[in-house]
Amino acid sequence: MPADLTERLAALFQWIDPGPDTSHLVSDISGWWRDPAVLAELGPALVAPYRAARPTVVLAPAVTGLLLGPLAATALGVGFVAAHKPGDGRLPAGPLTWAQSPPDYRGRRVDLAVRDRHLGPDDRVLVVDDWVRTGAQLRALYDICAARGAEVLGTAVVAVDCPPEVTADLRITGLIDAADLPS
Ligand SMILES: O=P(O)(O)OC[C@H]1O[C@H](OP(=O)(O)OP(=O)(O)O)[C@H](O)[C@@H]1O
Repeated sequence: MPADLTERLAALFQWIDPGPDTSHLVSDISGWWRDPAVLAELGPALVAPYRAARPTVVLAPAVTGLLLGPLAATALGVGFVAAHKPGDGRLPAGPLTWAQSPPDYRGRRVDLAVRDRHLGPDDRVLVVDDWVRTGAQLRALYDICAARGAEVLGTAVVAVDCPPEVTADLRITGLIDAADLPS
């Protein structure tokens, strides 16, 4: 992890109290996008561990992945594929491959879908996301890649917040350990 970038990610992160109707704080990562130097460095930093493996495509889930994925893809000079969630009202038309996640960090089984024409057996896939807690949504993406015959090289996230066995199992790399974010 680049030490300077890691320090700035921590400095720009906040926990927000959403108000009296909610009992828990929510993470606010919007400072990462607002800082021009961090925004410019995120893509190259995310993909650095995977360059040698020559990914052919970056795959990332809605919603935050739709921001980070293209940053990573641009850094690699490859294309980007979105994984859609029907719950967001943006279900694409055309042939799709679906997978449902195990319960994620909110206990949700999330349905994810990828356009068939954008992922195939010749692809070496780098998955990108902002945060990993249980790895549930990543597992659904890996299932979609397997169904399409595509090879998953691993996942690059900004914040790693999952057990080490999940990190190892899903081949996850990160830019900051969530334990190093301000509490
Ligand atoms: O490790 P997991 O338990 O699977 O949780 C991590 C996922 O949850 C969050 O997405 P969310 O569905 O909240 O969507 P968002 O990008 O709109 O925040 C986050 O962006 C990851 O995609």
